[in-house]
Amino acid sequence: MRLTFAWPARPPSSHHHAATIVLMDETDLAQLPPYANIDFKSLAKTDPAFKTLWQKSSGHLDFQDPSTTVTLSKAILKTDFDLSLDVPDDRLCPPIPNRWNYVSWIQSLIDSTSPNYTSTYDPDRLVTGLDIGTGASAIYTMLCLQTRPKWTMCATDIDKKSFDSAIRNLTINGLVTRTKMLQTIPENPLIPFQHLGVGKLDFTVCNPPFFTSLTDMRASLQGEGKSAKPNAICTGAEVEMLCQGGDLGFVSRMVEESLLLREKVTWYTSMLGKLESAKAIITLLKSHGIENRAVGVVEVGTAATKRWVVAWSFGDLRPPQSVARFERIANEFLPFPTEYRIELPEGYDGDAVMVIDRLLSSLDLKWTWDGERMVGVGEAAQVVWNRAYRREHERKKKEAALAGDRDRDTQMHGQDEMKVALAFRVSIDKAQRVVVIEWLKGRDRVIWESFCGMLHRVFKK
Ligand SMILES: C[S@@+](CC[C@H](N)C(=O)[O-])C[C@H]1O[C@@H](n2cnc3c(N)ncnc32)[C@H](O)[C@@H]1O
Repeated sequence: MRLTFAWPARPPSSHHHAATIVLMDETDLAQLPPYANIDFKSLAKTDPAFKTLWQKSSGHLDFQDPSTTVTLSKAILKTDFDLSLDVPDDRLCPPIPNRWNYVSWIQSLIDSTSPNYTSTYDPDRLVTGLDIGTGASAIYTMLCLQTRPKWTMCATDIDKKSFDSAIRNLTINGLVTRTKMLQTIPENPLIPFQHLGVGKLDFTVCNPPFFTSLTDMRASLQGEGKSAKPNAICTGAEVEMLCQGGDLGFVSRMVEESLLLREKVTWYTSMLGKLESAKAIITLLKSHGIENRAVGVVEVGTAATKRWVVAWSFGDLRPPQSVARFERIANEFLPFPTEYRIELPEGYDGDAVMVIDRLLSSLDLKWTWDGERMVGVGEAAQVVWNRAYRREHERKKKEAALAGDRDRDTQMHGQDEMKVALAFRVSIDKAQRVVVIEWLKGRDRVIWESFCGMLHRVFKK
């Protein structure tokens, strides 16, 4: 039922054409692309309840009627994810495309920051997430678990009615055994490690209450300050929609907690209702010196409501630019680029592949090159490409050779326990005449920039 795809970075799966008629296999489900649109006509062909609604509406769905959202969400969940949904009338019924697009973004973030630098989905990787404020639908938990068989989740909520309903949804979908549920209280930490009984988390996912007061909420729902009125009715209860400080207050609390928890969570993420709130969170992160960040946007269709996602990490694995940087926001809010492209100069007739492989093999770093795919990955313990270091390295190599002492290999890459200051990927696109360098790991931006500069100079010559 997907018409087009928002991010061409991920190849469209066969699901693109077959979702509404063929049951998906595991691999398809694990890597569904985000929604760009909803194909109502196709959906009407596969879901009888939605078909009735669609026919009655003569192609103009009435989103002010709560039953429309419920029927649509149930139909999409069933058709695309083989999931059932049952939420009480007085609790939020989540729009699925928007929720899926956030989960899909998290998948890209997790997949692209794997400790073995694979940058693709690894079906064997064990991943644990925390869904903060899971709501009556447990929607994020369900989408994560249903699409990634090796993932497990923790899910919290303070509202008893939502909490019970979340358990019901997980149970009817056979996902409850892969979830640790915790009914919490507002005074507890948002990331309540003590009560969860887990040692580490790979990510958090959160759609916080957006508003500070009923007045604030009503104004926003009536479209104040927006060019168009929101086209869907909101069925949320006050506990779901309101909290002190709204989304900004909620996520600021997450930031404060993360300053103490640090690497106990690899990626802290949350949705934010307004760009202004996202910017305020980024400013807060910057003020604490947290510069391993990512910003995403969640939008479905051009006219629909936009939401922002901010992620941050105290770890040193760097997400690719396609995930980390949503270029349509001002430069000051974007994380530092993790990709550097070297256009081969006009008239360059050298063999870039050979030049790079030879150069990087000569340096004191770990370097593996896949000649067929023209991609290599390297790890360095420090700046090993400046003249002084190279000279010293050459001298030690000669000395070792003279002494004939093979065991006393002075090269860093002979040591297994090397502390990695920089990991990078270099790929060559011969057709486009470009060398692409990606920053995969490391805290020190100066080392990264120095490495890019060194390779750039090689080709400028
Ligand atoms: C906007 S709703 C989101 C529900 C669901 N995740 C979704 O996206 O549809 C926010 C949820 O956060 C819960 N909540 C509010 N404060 C919380 C807290 N301190 N800890 C955990 N959950 C909380 C609310 O009860 C509500 O279910």
